Amino acid sequence: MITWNNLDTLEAFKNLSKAERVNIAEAMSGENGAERVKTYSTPMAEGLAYNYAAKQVDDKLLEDLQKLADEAQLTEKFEALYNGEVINTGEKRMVLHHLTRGQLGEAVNADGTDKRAFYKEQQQKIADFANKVHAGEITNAAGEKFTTVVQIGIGGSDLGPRAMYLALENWAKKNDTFKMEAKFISNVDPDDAAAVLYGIDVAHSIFILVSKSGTTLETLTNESFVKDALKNAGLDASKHMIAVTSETSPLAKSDDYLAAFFMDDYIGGRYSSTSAVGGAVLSLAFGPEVFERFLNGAAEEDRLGTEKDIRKNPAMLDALIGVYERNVLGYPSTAVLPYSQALSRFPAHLQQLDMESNGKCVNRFGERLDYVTGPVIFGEPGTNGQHSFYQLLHQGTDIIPLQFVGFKNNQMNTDVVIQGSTSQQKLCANVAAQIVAFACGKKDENRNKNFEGGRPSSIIIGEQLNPETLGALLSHFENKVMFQGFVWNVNSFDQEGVQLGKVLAKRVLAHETDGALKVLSDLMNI
Ligand SMILES: O=P(O)(O)OC[C@H]1O[C@H](O)[C@H](O)[C@@H](O)[C@@H]1O
Repeated sequence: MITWNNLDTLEAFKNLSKAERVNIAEAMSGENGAERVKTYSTPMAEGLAYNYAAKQVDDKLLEDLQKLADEAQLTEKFEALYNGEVINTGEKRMVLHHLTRGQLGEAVNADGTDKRAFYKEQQQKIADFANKVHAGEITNAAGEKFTTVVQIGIGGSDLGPRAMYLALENWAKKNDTFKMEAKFISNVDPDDAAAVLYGIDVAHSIFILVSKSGTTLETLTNESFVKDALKNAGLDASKHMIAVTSETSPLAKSDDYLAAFFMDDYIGGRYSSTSAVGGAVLSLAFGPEVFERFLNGAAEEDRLGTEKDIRKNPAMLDALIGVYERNVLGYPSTAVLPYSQALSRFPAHLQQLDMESNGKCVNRFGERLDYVTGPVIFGEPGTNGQHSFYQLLHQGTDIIPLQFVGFKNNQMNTDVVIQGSTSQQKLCANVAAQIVAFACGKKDENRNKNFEGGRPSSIIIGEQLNPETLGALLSHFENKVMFQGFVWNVNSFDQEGVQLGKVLAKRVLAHETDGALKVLSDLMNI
């Protein structure tokens, strides 16, 4: 029997608040530190590992976190979710993104079909379509092959797929699976669409219109923008466009598209990278086999999410440490710092995933919460971030927990030895150095040069960023956010907070404004 309780009513949380604080600077120094780095590590899927040695935890605190996980019924709630319970209470929907990559529990039936079979069917249809495009069986009107794919979408219909594409682009080139270049148009700023259209050969481009709802203003505007460009080039837009949407959306039955592929209301936009939303662009860009490998990595990581023991469940452990940092230690934000250029847009994707899911001040029953929930997420790839905002991370007045991601090997296998070390070694040396610098600090008489240390971090380490490890990484964060939502007792699967701005913008465009909105509209020349 599952009960949904606020965090501050749980006995385990009250105990956690009383727990003695761990001094990371001490814990990470000398032999103790060496031992912690070896033991405070939990295997993830696909050879990844979640290392939390530099977090403010010890064995006693881990026991307390386990009690919190048990009392909050985290694995039971996950089980209810993947078995098809209506977890998204705000929108009265099931939450089924895990089914796009595997079957963790019972069959889930809805809309007269088995949902795992439905997602597989869509994946297969996309695979068949992509194979035909690659083989030149589906071509432009002149019978020539498409060379470029352009995704038109915003929010979850852009950020995840774009981050995943960039993560695998160079890997695919190196491994001879690169099929088509992908571009993305998201912003309603006309310069976004114009710049993409300017840089491509439209006659050999296929456009994927991605919108779950089929009603998003930015996406529909950009669709018209692209159709105009195709028309101006003397091309038939319907021969250059496919759609990814839900079967109930206005786009689903349109003749304007060469083909349509479907997801459904049980997959939130920010959780849709493993559905047709990510599947179409990634299968066209890299081939369906690469997309399948990405799904397998996510499925393997999902299975670890069912473990009750937090030391065997990296997403749950990461989630609980995050809750401790937020609700007991009072840290306001979290930086995501991938030491991998290919993950350049991964922090932007996690921003939506985390902040749109858990940026809530009412619980799943609509009651005001008396504790803080989701942190502010930001990040940049290292080492670039080091030369930018790390000053504040090292010596600022706020303590900001850090989530590093690093790989032992690069993707391109191209490297140079400069001053006795390769660039990859320099990259890896920097992430190791940062973890210790943040944790241990450095005493200096000159206060300006003093590093207090005590700044917590964790790192996910892997051999190489490839389709499987990327899938595992994505699943880790999706499940972390889900577990935190369970602990905070919020509904992580709706996003009412984005509606008000949309309504007011419509009013501005219809010139139905007064007061401050009217003056602002005039100032912006609308
Ligand atoms: O895929 P769509 O229905 O076009 O939605 C695109 C995005 O817009 C909305 O405003 C939400 O904030 C996002 O969660 C969603 O991913």
